[in-house]
Amino acid sequence: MKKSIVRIENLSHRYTRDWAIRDINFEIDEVGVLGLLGSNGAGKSTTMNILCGVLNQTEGSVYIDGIDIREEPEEAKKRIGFLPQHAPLHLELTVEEYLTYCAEIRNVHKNEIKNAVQKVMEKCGVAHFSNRILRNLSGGYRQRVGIAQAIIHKPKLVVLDEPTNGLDPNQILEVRKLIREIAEERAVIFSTHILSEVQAICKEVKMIENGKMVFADTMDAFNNYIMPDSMLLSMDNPPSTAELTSIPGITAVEPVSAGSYRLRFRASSDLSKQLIKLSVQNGWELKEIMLEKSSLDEVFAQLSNKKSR
Ligand SMILES: Nc1ncnc2c1ncn2[C@@H]1O[C@H](COP(=O)(O)OP(=O)(O)OP(=O)(O)O)[C@@H](O)[C@H]1O
Repeated sequence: MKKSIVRIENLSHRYTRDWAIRDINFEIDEVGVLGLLGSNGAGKSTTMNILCGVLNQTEGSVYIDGIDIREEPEEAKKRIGFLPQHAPLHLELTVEEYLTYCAEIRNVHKNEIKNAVQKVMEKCGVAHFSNRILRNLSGGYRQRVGIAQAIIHKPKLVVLDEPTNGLDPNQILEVRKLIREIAEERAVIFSTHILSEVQAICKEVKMIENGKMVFADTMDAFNNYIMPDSMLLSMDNPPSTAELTSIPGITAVEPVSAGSYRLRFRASSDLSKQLIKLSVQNGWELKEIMLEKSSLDEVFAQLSNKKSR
């Protein structure tokens, strides 16, 4: 049976009157990347800050490696590395100085600090910048240093709050690769409001909307959820609506304009090939087939109206 490094039970928090998160429950496996997806203001940072012991929850419990973070915060925090949304970098220090400082405050043994800093700089691809002042690093490299400080004490759990925010496309790819590597030997949870981000990195996804968990399953299940279930079909010599409706797999046919229809179909059916064949056989003179995917906004909206699984 898989072991969990994090268990969150009935977690709720309110800053003022309204609930920022409400009744969140989940567990995280010991190894691998979990994506926490949600639009702006959904409650991702609130959840992560509580998970890392930075914020005290209003209700509910968080266990890290079986330890209640509220009852034994020091013990629990030893097992966590955290990169908050705004990385806590000391911009006047060099990369090496900063990571040495982080190793000290994370209680890395005095004799091991030099080695730990060197290793983490290599792992995060910043060793060649060891003497560079943080202020003079690009956003992508600063973020690597932010990730380095989160893993310097070899935590079992690494929490990254929107780690690719504000990076350019190349930097994003590099940081994603780094996250995948880090997750080979520990649990990583990272938040984002960008769907492609979780699709690129994660096997598991949890989605929060309006402070509630609206989806918790594998990435494959999520992808199935957003699979196209409609297509636009344009023909010069179209058949009747009744003929289209009678094709197995098609659930509805809506005329869009002359010769164009929107076909709704069951997600499992492979309809395109079949329609091309039928068009040739029956002389429909097919001009265009276009699959329509739900936009992420639609998925958010659909899931927001669903209850947590
Ligand atoms: N310090 C605070 N005081 C009052 N309300 C807050 C505070 N921090 C967050 N909130 C509110 O709590 C809700 C959840 O915010 P949170 O920052 O957790 O969302 P998020 O998913 O991380 O969004 P983003 O991606 O924009 O950071 C929002 O309605 C937000 O306005």
